[in-house]
Amino acid sequence: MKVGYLGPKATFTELAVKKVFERFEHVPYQTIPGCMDAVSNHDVELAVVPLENALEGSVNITLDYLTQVAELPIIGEITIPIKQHLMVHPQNAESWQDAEKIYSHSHAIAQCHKFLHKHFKGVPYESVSSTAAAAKMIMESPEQNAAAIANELAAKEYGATIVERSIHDFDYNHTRFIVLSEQNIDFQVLSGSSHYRTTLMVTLPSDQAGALHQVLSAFAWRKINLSKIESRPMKTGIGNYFFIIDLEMKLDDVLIPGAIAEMEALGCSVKLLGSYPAIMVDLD
Ligand SMILES: O=C(O)C(=O)C[C@]1(C(=O)O)C=C[C@@H](O)C=C1
Repeated sequence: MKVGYLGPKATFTELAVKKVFERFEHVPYQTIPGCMDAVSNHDVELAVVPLENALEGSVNITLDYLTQVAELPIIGEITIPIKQHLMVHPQNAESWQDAEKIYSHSHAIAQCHKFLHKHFKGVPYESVSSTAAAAKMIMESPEQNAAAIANELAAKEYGATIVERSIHDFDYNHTRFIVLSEQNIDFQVLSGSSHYRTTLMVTLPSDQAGALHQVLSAFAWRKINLSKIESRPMKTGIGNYFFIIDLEMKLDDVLIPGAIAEMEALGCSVKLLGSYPAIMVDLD
């Protein structure tokens, strides 16, 4: 079985893939939409993409491409700890404090803002497609004294020297990845997790006073625990938003279908994005 992931080799996404899909073939894609297209085009059976970071919040491209273009079912979730390190070409190891540019994924840069402000005030940073792509880039141009923010595996894979470890601003730094597939693959068997989450996409009727309150009531009185609610623009006009709602339970026959029916009766449109086992793994 082939698993697509945000590449190149040694991204955090690959770390998550290696933990859970060790036995399968891993196929890197340069972008998150590229990973999802690979599932839709049947080039891979599964794809793993980042969804949410504890410090920086949602990965918007994942949410938007999933809800508005790819429409693939979420079949699982993997959460891993994230440790960001600063690395340079070995040739620049002595002069890393004079780095003239910092490269990384936008989420990784955001996770290290305090560090960058303290040590590299005024130094420009540039976001690239992934942390591993940044590590690879600085190794290809040693003449530019540039640094990358990436993980330990990327330093090893591309031969960079880590000059500062754990530069993320808060200790609790975890990222949630989702597993997407159109096939009937049992992620519960693969992951061994019995903790389930259900994700819904809810679009409210336009201009209806109290609509969001009524939606939340449909969950509240059924005592369905929500772990996340987030709005994203529908991209049809200012003020037009839909909601992504995570429920801390498995899709059942009564409570969630009841809540969905109630929301639909209120004029909402509701789409089930997935009801899936969620696993938290350690990397050590
Ligand atoms: O660039 C990587 O290594 C990724 O796997 C992407 C990504 C993200 O999109 O949030 C994954 C985990 C970290 O939060 C930083 C970057």
